[in-house]
Amino acid sequence: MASNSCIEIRGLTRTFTGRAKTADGTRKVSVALDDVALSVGYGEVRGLLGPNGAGKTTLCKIISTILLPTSGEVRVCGHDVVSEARAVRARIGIVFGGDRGLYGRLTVRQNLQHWGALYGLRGQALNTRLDELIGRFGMTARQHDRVEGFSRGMKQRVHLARGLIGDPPVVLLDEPTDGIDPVGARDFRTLVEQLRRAGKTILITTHDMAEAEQVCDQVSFIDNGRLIATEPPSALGSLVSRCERVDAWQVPQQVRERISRLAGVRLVEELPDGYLRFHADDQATAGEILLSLVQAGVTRVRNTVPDLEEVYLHLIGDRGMKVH
Ligand SMILES: Nc1ncnc2c1ncn2[C@@H]1O[C@H](COP(=O)(O)OP(=O)(O)OP(=O)(O)O)[C@@H](O)[C@H]1O
Repeated sequence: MASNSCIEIRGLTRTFTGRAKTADGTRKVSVALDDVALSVGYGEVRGLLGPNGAGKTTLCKIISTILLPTSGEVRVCGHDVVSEARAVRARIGIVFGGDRGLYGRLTVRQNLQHWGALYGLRGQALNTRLDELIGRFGMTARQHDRVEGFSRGMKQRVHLARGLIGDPPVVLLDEPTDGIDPVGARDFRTLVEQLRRAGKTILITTHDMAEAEQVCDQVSFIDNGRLIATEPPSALGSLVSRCERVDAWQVPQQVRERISRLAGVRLVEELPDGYLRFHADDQATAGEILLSLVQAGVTRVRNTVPDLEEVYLHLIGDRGMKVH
């Protein structure tokens, strides 16, 4: 498979066979990934967005050689994840969220020493790298504390340091800000920018739409193991063909009722900022709404494009969505 992409995936399927037998004596097979094709360019920050159980973690595990594909082909920097797993591992740093992958009874420094050694770092080179990462993630004062007593945000810093220890060209971030506070989330976005400037290729899995919108060059949507769309965040609005909106300020009640009765008006919503939002089925209806508002003397009107959250809802439905 010749490719100029950093991560190249073709026809990837992964199934899991359950232990329990069904009534006819066969074992239940669940499809976690179903014929997935995905290309991520060198230096790109790609978001992988999907609800719980969509297949995001399974995909990350296959890319990072933790899990074997059932069928299909996955290459990282040109290397096959099955036949050239060592070469792939040397080029990838993986950051999981939560408690996965950390040794609670070891200190921050010991955890990182362990992972650094796995990347082939030894002696002074390892110590220098540890000092650098521990300082960078603000853990100097706590480097000799056991990880098990850490808050979620602190654990996340250890995860990030761990993922970057080998200075890999490819970084996989699986739910990196899950459960961390807004300051931690902001620091995370700064970190992604630094990594981007350093030329890293980054794949971020998340069900947090705001995060994906802010840091990614492109966002791929996955649901039920299938990749359903890939777009830059700015173009996602065009995916939603039936999503015209008109926002208006201080709309008299009778005007609101008249517009609500128009055939193409689907929904009228009160926004937190005091505007009233009219959802129309098409441009012609949006035009009619605008005309009615102007004729009624309502002048504070805005025509907005849907954000990532609405696109996500439109594509996937409201399963597993995290709303801010
Ligand atoms: N080891 C396993 N054995 C059986 N089924 C599994 C296993 N790992 C994952 N699955 C199934 O594969 C599907 C995809 O799971 P996966 O963890 O990849 O989703 P996800 O998008 O990462 O979800 P989440 O956002 O909840 O982490 C789910 O239906 C899950 O139950």
